[in-house]
Amino acid sequence: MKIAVMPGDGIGPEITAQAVKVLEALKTDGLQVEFEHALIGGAAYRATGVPLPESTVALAQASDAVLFGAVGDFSLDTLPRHLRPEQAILGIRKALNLFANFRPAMVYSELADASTLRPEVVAGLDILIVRELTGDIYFGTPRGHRIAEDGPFKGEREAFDTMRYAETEIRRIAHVAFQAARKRGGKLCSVDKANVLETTQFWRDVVTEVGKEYADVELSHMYVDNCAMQLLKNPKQFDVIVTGNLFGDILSDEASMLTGSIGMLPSASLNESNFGLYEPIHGSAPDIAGKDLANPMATVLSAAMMLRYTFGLEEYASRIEKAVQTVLASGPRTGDIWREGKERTGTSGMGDAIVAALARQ
Ligand SMILES: NC(=O)c1ccc[n+]([C@@H]2O[C@H](COP(=O)([O-])OP(=O)(O)OC[C@H]3O[C@@H](n4cnc5c(N)ncnc54)[C@H](O)[C@@H]3O)[C@@H](O)[C@H]2O)c1
Ligand SMILES: CC(C)[C@H](C(=O)O)[C@@H](O)C(=O)O
Ligand SMILES: [Mg+2]
Repeated sequence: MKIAVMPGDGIGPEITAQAVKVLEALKTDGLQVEFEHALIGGAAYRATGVPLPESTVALAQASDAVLFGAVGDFSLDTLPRHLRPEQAILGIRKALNLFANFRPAMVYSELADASTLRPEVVAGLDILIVRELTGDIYFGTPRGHRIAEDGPFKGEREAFDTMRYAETEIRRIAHVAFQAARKRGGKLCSVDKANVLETTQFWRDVVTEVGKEYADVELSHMYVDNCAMQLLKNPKQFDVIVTGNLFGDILSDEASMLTGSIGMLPSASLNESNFGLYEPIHGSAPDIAGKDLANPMATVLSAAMMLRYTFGLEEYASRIEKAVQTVLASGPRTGDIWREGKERTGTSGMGDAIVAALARQ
C-alpha cells in the first residue's frame, strides 16, 4: 500500500513524521506500507510558485491514501486568495471528491481532567461529527469583491460569498451520517440554521427525506447556535452530528476542547470509494512550529483511521489507538495535555513513546 505524505507547513512536518514513525514501526509486525512525500501549502508555494502543484494531486491519485499534516503560513496571508496555502487543502479535497469528513471527539479517561470543562461533563464522551467537506459557502459561486450597485451602501466596496448546496450533495452526506449512526448509538442530530438560511432549510428538508430510509436511526434537528451551546452544556447528549462545511469546521474545533486539546482530534476525509485523506483537525500552529512542542497524537490517530477506513486493517488501527491510550495513562505528555505528576516531552518524544508502547503490546 502506498501512502502519499503531505507534511505542509508549520508543525505539519513534525507531526506527520511521528505518524510515519508509528506506521514504520508496525512494518516489523507485517504492515505493508510505503511512503512518498509531496510538497503542499506554503511549502509548495515557496518551492514551485503554487500551493497545490499538479504533481501533488497526481501523487495522491496514484496512492492508496494520503497522510496530511497542515497548511497555513501567516506570512503568506497577503497573497491573492488562489495562491494562499489554505487553497491547497481545499483544492485537494475538491479534486479527490472527499465530501465526507469524519471528526470523532472521544475523551480518553486519562484526559477527562485535561478539558477546560468539569470532568463529569466530558468523561466517557464519544461523539462523531460528520462534516460535509466539498460544498457550502466554502465553494459556492459567485464570490468576490465589487462596488455595491444598490441598497443603503450603494457605491461602497463590498465583498460576498454564496452559500449553496445541491440536493445530491446533501443526500450523499446524509446517507453517510445515517449509516455511521446505525453502526454506533443509533442517534443522528442534523445541525443547521433553517430559521434564517434558505440553504439550510433545504438541508433540513433533504436530511428528513433521507431519514425515512433509516427508521432505526433516531433523527433530530438543532440550530447551530444552540448546538454550540449544547456541546458545552451537555455534550454526551450527542451520538452523531451531521452538518455542512462551515458549521462543521467551527463545531469540530469546539468539540476538540471537550477532549482536552485540539492536538487530540483526528479526521478522515473520504470519497464514495473510501479513498481517503487523513489529517488532524488542527492547523499549522505557527506559534509553536519548529519547537518540538506540538502534540502529534491527532496525526497518529488519523493514521489509525486510515488503516481502519481505507485499508480495513482494524487490528493495526486498534493497536495504535491502544498505544496512544497507554502513553496517556503512564507515559510522558506534550505541554497541551501535561499536568502535575506527568513527565513532560516533545513532539518527537511522544512519537517515540507511542512506538515503545506498540512494541510492548
Ligand atoms: N487543515 C489545515 O491544514 C488547517 C486547519 C486549521 C487551520 N489551518 C491554518 O493554520 C494556521 C494557524 O491557524 P490557527 O492558529 O487559527 O489554528 P491552529 O489549529 O493552527 O492553532 C490554534 C491553537 O491551537 C494550538 N495547536 C494546534 N495544534 C496543536 C497541536 N497539535 N499540539 C498543541 N497545540 C496545538 C496552536 O498552538 C494554537 O495556539 C492558519 O494559517 C490556518 O489557516 C490549517
Ligand atoms: C484551513 C482551512 C481551509 C480548513 C477548513 O476550514 O476546512 C481547516 O480549518 C480545517 O478544519 O480543516
Ligand atoms: Mg478548521
